[in-house]
Amino acid sequence: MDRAPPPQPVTDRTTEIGQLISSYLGREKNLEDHTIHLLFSANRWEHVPMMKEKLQQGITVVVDRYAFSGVAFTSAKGNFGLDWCKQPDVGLPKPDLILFLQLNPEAAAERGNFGQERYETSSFQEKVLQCFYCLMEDKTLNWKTVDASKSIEDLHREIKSIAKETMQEVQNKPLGELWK
Ligand SMILES: Nc1ncnc2c1ncn2[C@@H]1O[C@H](COP(=O)(O)OP(=O)(O)OP(=O)(O)O)[C@@H](O)[C@H]1O
Ligand SMILES: Cc1cn([C@H]2C[C@H](O)[C@@H](COP(=O)(O)O)O2)c(=O)[nH]c1=O
Ligand SMILES: [Mg+2]
Repeated sequence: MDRAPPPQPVTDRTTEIGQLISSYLGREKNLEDHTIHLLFSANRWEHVPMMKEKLQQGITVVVDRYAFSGVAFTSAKGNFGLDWCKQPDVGLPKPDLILFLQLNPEAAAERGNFGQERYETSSFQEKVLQCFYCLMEDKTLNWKTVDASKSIEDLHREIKSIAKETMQEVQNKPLGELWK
């Protein structure tokens, strides 16, 4: 049977740090820009022991967003350099594959729930997109872009195929550290 392991989310809004992040995104709380950046990173680090344990057990860890969103969203604010943004996440488990689901900000805005949270404006999303393009210039990372305007079923098929191929390629490769 073809049984995929459950995805392991990383912006976990259930921890104490995650709850602070969630109230910031929901505009119930204002936090200074450096502070929220560091909280997002802390929310990743608090999951590293669990991620490493799973990886050591041979389980594939699928993360919805990661340090790249951290860098792209903070640097899109305009007053932060990419290098400063990366520093708190240096040393996190390095992904074998980074799938970028590309959808233009106008099409994204038409999808469910868009506009309710902080950052969900088309103008800010456009700036975030440009920051993602800068991050994709780093050829030490395995970025792959998929067209997210396809149907959910077609996207699922494509992502599954790329993921399977990557899992084959990296099965004997040691775990790396991000941006080191
Ligand atoms: N390929 C697709 N085609 C059509 N609708 C989609 C597709 N993928 C997701 N959706 C719908 O778009 C909405 C938002 O999707 P999703 O929950 O994945 O985004 P999100 O995680 O909220 O976005 P973001 O991470 O950018 O904040 C949901 O209603 C979902 O069902
Ligand atoms: C990981 C991460 C995320 N963000 C932003 C990106 C989104 O606007 C939200 C998370 O929303 P999701 O629908 O739950 O994915 O937060 C960020 O600014 N910094 C980060 O590190
Ligand atoms: Mg999402």
